[in-house]
Amino acid sequence: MEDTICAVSTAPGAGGIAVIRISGPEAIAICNTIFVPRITGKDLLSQKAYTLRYGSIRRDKELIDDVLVALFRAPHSFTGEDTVEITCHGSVYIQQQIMQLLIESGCRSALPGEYTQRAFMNGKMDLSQAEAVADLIASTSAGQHRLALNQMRGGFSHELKNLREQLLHITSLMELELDFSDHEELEFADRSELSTLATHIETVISRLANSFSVGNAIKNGVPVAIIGETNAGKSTLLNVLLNEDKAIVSDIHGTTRDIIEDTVSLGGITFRFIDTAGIRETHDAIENIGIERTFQKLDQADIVLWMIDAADASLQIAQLSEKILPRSEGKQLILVFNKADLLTDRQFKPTDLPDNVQSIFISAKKREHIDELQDLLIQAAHIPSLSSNDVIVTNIRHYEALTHALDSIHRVQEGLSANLSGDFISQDLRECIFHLSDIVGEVTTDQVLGNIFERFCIGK
Ligand SMILES: Nc1nc2c(c(=O)[nH]1)N(C=O)[C@@H](CNc1ccc(C(=O)N[C@@H](CCC(=O)O)C(=O)O)cc1)CN2
Ligand SMILES: Nc1nc2c(ncn2[C@@H]2O[C@H](COP(=O)(O)OP(=O)(O)OP(=O)(O)O)[C@@H](O)[C@H]2O)c(=O)[nH]1
Ligand SMILES: [K+]
Ligand SMILES: [Mg+2]
Repeated sequence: MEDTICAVSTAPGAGGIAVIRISGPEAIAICNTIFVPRITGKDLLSQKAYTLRYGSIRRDKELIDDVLVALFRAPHSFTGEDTVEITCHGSVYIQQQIMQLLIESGCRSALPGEYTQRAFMNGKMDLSQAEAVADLIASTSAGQHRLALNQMRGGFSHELKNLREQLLHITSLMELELDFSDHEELEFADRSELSTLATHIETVISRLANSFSVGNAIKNGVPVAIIGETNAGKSTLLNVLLNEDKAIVSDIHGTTRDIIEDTVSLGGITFRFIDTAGIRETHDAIENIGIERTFQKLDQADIVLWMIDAADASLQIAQLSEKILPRSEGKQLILVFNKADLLTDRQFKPTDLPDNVQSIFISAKKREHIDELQDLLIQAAHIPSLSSNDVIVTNIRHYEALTHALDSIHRVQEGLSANLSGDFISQDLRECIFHLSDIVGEVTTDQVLGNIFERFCIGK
């Protein structure tokens, strides 16, 4: 028999009310031993599912708190088990007392993610949905929220189910043909029909795999590298964009050496701003390591903010163009002419720059034209507007499984066009199905499951 588990599901030490969740076969019986109903006779054993009961929690005769108790009966609960929720006052002392009473009466403290893991084990949701629960809790922007909610409600699962059904259909045709391989004239699986189906499946899997770059940008933030010469004002700009004194600013060249990054949401899009070490010739070994990292971050970024001291613009552009322009191909490059407050003549216009490069004059220190820079960033982020039923992959585990599935389906396509024997093709089809099944948790190892759920918070 499963253990009956208990945990405080609300944030520790915060709020006027706290919820303690108890789930498992003994949940109702155990809670019944510590709960005293307001009206005698109205104990938990007789309580209907989806109702609240008012009463108190007592240790022997001593009153601990006035509480409300909600009851769910298996299988109609989040976990699929009998579940009781005790809503008490938010005092940490009260919560500890109730937890202690529950444990003395036969519960055990829940592990991180154990409720969601049980929901998965009891078939309430598949693994991709369970993973979305953690994403939903962590979401801080409209985009993250939308994707996590879609996935939790089974958007991705539905798409994968369709794919697997189609793959199973082809596989069974293929394997039926193998069973009758003595009769060479029998070809149950029409090869051209199979290859049309395989093309369709390939299209869907590629679309899903390709959606990861958007999904990742939404979930982890669009990476924006802030680069340029020392003292251009990169760290000043980072602090302005984050609205926080995150990086040290000083008039000493080479102040920033390590990468400093954080996310902020602008116009519903999460941006990950990355402040870097200023680029200059130096003999300082540590600073040079920092500058190497600057170029790594430049390579990883989707958007590059090249900070230039406007008073020294021609020289700085001449000095760094060769290093920055080739590395920024395929990215959005924005030249940010900073310290415009010190400029008397703003007519300076850079020439000889590629067409896709935009430019803007700002004063990071005086916070001038920051709104316009933010608008440029939102445009440059190129996040396609998503409709509510678009399935977007945000999880690297899913992305990897899709990449493997794509490899398998490519082998199927090659096998079909090379007229390979059915048993080779059906093996690749089986592999493709295996990788898709991994996403929903049907063939997933305990170790992978453990890794996923241990990252959840306690009480979820
Ligand atoms: N108090 C409380 N609030 C909560 C949760 C919770 O566990 N407790 N949740 C925890 O994540 C979320 C809600 N998730 C839930 C999901 C399913 C069921 C449930 O009872 N499902 C039944 C009945 C479905 C129906 O009536 O259609 C079932 O699946 O059979 C309850 C909560 C968010 N808010
Ligand atoms: N007048 C003026 N000064 C600025 C502006 N932005 C930054 N500064 C000053 O320029 C100096 C360098 O700023 P930082 O933000 O440290 O420059 P950085 O590019 O991060 O420099 P490193 O980390 O050394 O590469 C500081 O004294 C800032 O106060 C601006 O818009 N106007
Ligand atoms: K500096
Ligand atoms: Mg700096």
